[in-house]
Amino acid sequence: MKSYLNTTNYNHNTIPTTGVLLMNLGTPDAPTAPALRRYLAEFLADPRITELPRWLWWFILHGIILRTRPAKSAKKYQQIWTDAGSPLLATSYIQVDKLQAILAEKFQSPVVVAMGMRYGNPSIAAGLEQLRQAQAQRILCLPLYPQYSSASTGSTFDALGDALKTWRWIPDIHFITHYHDFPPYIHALANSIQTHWATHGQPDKLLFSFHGIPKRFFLSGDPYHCECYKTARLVAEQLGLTEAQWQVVFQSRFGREEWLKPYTDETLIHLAKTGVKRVAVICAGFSVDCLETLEEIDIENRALFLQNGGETFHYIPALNADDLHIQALAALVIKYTQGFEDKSLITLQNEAEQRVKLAEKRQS
Ligand SMILES: C=CC1=C(C)c2cc3[nH]c(cc4nc(cc5[nH]c(cc1n2)c(C)c5CCC(=O)O)C(CCC(=O)O)=C4C)c(C)c3C=C
Ligand SMILES: [Fe+2]
Ligand SMILES: [Fe+2]
Repeated sequence: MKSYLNTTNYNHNTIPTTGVLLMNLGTPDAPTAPALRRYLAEFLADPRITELPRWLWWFILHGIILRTRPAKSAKKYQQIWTDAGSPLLATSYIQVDKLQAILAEKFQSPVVVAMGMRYGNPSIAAGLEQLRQAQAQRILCLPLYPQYSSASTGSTFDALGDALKTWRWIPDIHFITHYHDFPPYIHALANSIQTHWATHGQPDKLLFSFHGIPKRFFLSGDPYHCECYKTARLVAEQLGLTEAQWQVVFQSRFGREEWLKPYTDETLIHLAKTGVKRVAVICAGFSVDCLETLEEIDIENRALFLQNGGETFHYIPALNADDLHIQALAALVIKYTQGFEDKSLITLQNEAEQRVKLAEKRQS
């Protein structure tokens, strides 16, 4: 017999609680080969990430990739690991706390913010469970991917659906698929760049580096490429940059097939070799700093630029838990929770009262 997660203690007379579930990619539990093997096995088994026939991919993943990659990746993670653990996770918790504080001030009714990671811990199911325990009957799901991709946002939706399959009472759910052009987000990015330049000076070229996806996904209709360009263009416009002063590039490719181009590493080498001396890189698609920004961009790609003739390389940090970023996320939450209605709950409450009255009538 199938059993579901029940809500037996629900009090109809309480003011409805709004749950906000922040979601991100996830990270290994430790910077070690065994932890990386567990994490990568879950991550790379996701059909949204690799679309090869399952049997073929299973042999490649378990027969080749998981034998070599965990140890190599663990070494990279060791370079960015902090006392608070993985930067991605540690910063995500700060985002949760700060967003909770702002929303508690702005909401008239109770609001609870939780975090769930697509791969690893805490899982999306664990984040949802926290909200279920808080009796949140309306949940806003916010994947922290400003630009939609099937591989990131789409996959997060799958995990959400899988977790909710086990619930008896499905709450009101809103899911934000993207916020790549949301003005407060664009403003936070532009402000972060300006603040950085006020201290470190303006570069010859600003690179907007986004995580890549296979070109095949783009040709199949994934809107990611277009949304990355729109984010970059809006920020560049706000900064008043000319076309020659900025460029969009794509990083973090995986495997042998072609990914979105131009590639970040190749572009940096080309720029250095053609006389561009000062560059700054911002990874506007990453809500928090992680392996792909701190190691790949700020360590590996910095070295490539400097080794090939470049003179100054600046990595502009992700928005992380900056005040303007959290304010932008709060504005998003407020925008998308306006549609929640109390009606269904009020109806239930009235219904319960009606049933009591009916029972009393029958007895008399
Ligand atoms: C086929 C492989 C991959 C696709 C497609 C992909 C898309 C994608 N990823 C992010 C965000 C992040 N990816 C991160 C790490 C990471 N990504 C891949 C592969 C694909 N990503 C791998 C194998 C890894 C693990 C690290 C490694 O072994 O190299 C991270 C960092 C996580 C951390 O712990 O710091 C993020 C964030 C997006 C947004 C995206 C599609 C748009
Ligand atoms: Fe990735
Ligand atoms: Fe990488």
